[in-house]
Amino acid sequence: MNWDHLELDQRVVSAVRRAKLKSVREVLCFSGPDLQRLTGLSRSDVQQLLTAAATTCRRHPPVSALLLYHGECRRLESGLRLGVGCPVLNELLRGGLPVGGVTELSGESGAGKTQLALQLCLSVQYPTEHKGLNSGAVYISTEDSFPIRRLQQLIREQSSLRSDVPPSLISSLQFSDHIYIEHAADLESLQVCLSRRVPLLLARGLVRLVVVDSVAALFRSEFQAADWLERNKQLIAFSSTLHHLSQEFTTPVLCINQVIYTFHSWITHPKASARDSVPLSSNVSPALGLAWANQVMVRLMMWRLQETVVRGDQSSVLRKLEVVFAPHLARDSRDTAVWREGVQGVYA
Ligand SMILES: Nc1ncnc2c1ncn2[C@@H]1O[C@H](COP(=O)(O)OP(=O)(O)OP(=O)(O)O)[C@@H](O)[C@H]1O
Repeated sequence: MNWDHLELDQRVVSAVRRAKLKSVREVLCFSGPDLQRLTGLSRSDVQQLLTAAATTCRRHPPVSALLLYHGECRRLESGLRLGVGCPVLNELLRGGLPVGGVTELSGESGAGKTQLALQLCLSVQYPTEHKGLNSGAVYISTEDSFPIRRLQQLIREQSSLRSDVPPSLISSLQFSDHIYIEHAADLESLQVCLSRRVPLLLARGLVRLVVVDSVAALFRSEFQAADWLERNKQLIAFSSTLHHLSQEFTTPVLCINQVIYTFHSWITHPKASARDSVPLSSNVSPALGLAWANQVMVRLMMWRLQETVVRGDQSSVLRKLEVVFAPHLARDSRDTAVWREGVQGVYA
């Protein structure tokens, strides 16, 4: 679909071309004021542009939207899921992560996102009757070193976590041989990894789960605030690569994201310095904004709560795993805890 499909003044079309906006769909990724800045058009011209773009997209749904509403929905209904390794959390997710689409898991530091991602790298290796996908996982680490010791501990503890699986099956699985660890310290190496090595692993059937831990790290570190346009373009290119991989290989993709805090109001004693101010209330939301959120099919969040739960000789900070949005799930949550053997829902 190009600009000729839009009923617009030639002047507006020329301004859009000068701004190097490549597709009608891309227009809808920007707010009105952003488009005004980009194109130099007036508010009413931009309004006209946005209305025309939205009308055209409704008449000619893009391939990804068609896939979402037909391909992905069919897959969602077909029920093929990757279980997370816990019945309580599987029930929350109606079986687990969908196999066609990008799932985002966001939350504050220490919430347990990496723990759940590691658990999925093991759970994918079980046969489908045990809610796995009978294959391995590729774990792309963009920030910290890969938590290999914790992974080994989770492997040792599998028989405690997966009491639903015969112990003989658990001991026959060579979990660590089927986890491919990739490090991508910058966007260029991430792109190389996603366009060359990951498709190869998927095509050979060696993996059926892609984890990116984390998306926010690279996009935050490589772009200054003024580079928002370039950042959004790269974000959309990155998420479309993930979508294609997920669709082509019927593979769940899990992206870990951080959160940002917005403080609404501050209390400051008249004689205190600015550093002594304390936030009165704060809002937590996933990093990377709308440009990224629009590309995600399922958004999950993990929260750290104030309480502690005890089980046998172990204690854990109580957490909550929440479904923020998903086409097939209601907004809901379950209390969870991180134990030696992994992440599990906590029965009320
Ligand atoms: N062996 C273990 N036994 C029990 N709990 C553990 C174990 N290892 C880690 N944890 C729990 O998991 C928490 C760390 O979780 P995780 O690394 O998944 O955080 P995260 O959400 O990925 O944070 P970040 O964004 O900083 O990477 C620890 O604070 C601890 O509570």
